Amino acid sequence: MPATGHSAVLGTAGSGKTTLALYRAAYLSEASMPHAGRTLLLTFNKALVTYLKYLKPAELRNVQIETYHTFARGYLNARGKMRFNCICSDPDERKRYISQAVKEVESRYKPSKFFKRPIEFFMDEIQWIFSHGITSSDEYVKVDRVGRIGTNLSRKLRPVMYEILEKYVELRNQNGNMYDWDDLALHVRREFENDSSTRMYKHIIIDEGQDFSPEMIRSLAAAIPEDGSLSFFGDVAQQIYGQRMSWRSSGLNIPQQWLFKENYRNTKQIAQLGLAISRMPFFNDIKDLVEPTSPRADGALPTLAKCRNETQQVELTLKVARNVSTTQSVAILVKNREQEKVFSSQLDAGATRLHRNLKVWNDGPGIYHGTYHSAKGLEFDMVILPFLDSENLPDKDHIAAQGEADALTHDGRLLYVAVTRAKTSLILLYSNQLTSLLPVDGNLYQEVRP
Ligand SMILES: Nc1ncnc2c1ncn2[C@@H]1O[C@H](COP(=O)(O)OP(=O)(O)OP(=O)(O)O)[C@@H](O)[C@H]1O
Repeated sequence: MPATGHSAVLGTAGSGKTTLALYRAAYLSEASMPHAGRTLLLTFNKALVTYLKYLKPAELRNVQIETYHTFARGYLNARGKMRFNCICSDPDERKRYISQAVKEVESRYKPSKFFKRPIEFFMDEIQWIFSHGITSSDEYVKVDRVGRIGTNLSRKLRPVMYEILEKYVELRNQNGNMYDWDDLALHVRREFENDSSTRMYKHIIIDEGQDFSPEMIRSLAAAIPEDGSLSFFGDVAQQIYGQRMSWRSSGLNIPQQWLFKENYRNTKQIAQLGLAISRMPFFNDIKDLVEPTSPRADGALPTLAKCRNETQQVELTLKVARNVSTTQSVAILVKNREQEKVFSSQLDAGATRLHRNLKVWNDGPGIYHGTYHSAKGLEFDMVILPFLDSENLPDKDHIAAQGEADALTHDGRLLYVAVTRAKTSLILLYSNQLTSLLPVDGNLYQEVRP
């Protein structure tokens, strides 16, 4: 891969993207090379940063590893544009501002069903507009609004939606919140475009790039010097943040792209289940999906356990995890915090919770627990996924806000991420009816009734 310009690596799960991103950082920052320069390796979630720092050899002094948001805050701060507490980081607070904005704009119009949509709809739409770097009502009216599946917004209503966005920004600013997590990138890009000083990093590498919004990627393209490089590593099947944004709309100039098809992580049987999920109808039409070639390592079929009830699911999960964790790494992964608490309250202090404040990575045997989101980019010998019931997945609140098709696509990818974290063993549990996110093909599982 060239040491200047933009490059992209698209790969399937477990194909070595993170590993190669780290090697690339070593290569680009190597002092004896003509292209050498300070290198920034960015990813989306904090647990992965901790893991990457654990993998990073001490000699890589010229490589900085952090999340996009840490970088964005640091840069705006260096430019005098970041005050204490000026990011609206509390989702409830953001929700309140947006609810108020909807009400205020509604009062200017005749009664309309549009204003009665769930608040999540408005929150998502504002996120989408920011993520695409749209800064005017005209631009928003003209843009091709891809991504929303079930609940389309007509062009006629877009100026009203944009008014809500402007009102939200006004309310937020009045309270001293100049940014939220979604429009931070827009401000970073603008700042870089007006910044003629020498760039801090010559090379930027993005891992888990499918979750970076187009505007984040654009801001990073503006952050490197002309003789620098921007490398994108991603797997579109694992996109779990944002709303099916395409990194391609960030306008990177990619003369050549590399495809990683070899899966080095999962056994053949686990990879087959991952592949079967990615071939389900809700994965249709994903551009840039890289299908894996089957891995060589053989293992057991994933276990599909039909329990009597949730209590049995929890007991079995804990029992297996405790037994296996004496010699292997075991992750218990669930949909949300609430479900996570069911397990964290029963696990001892030796278990590692996967979350944003995880400071140290302890490799080796033990129990890890967290949400699907928190396990992004990580891997474990065994993964246990309880609560795979149809009333839990796809998520009922998501269906209410965004429609069933959208919920299936969203949660289908989450499950794909969770399944592909397992190196050798995978245990799936449910008690009533199995979620429609999993393929029904009996050859993919060994089914048990504990
Ligand atoms: N060329 C290789 N040969 C053998 N093993 C490899 C190779 N590249 C990566 N691996 C191993 O395969 C596993 C998956 O690698 P890695 O985490 O980099 O994949 P990834 O593409 O980032 O996965 P994901 O997107 O699913 O998080 C790791 O255990 C890594 O050490």
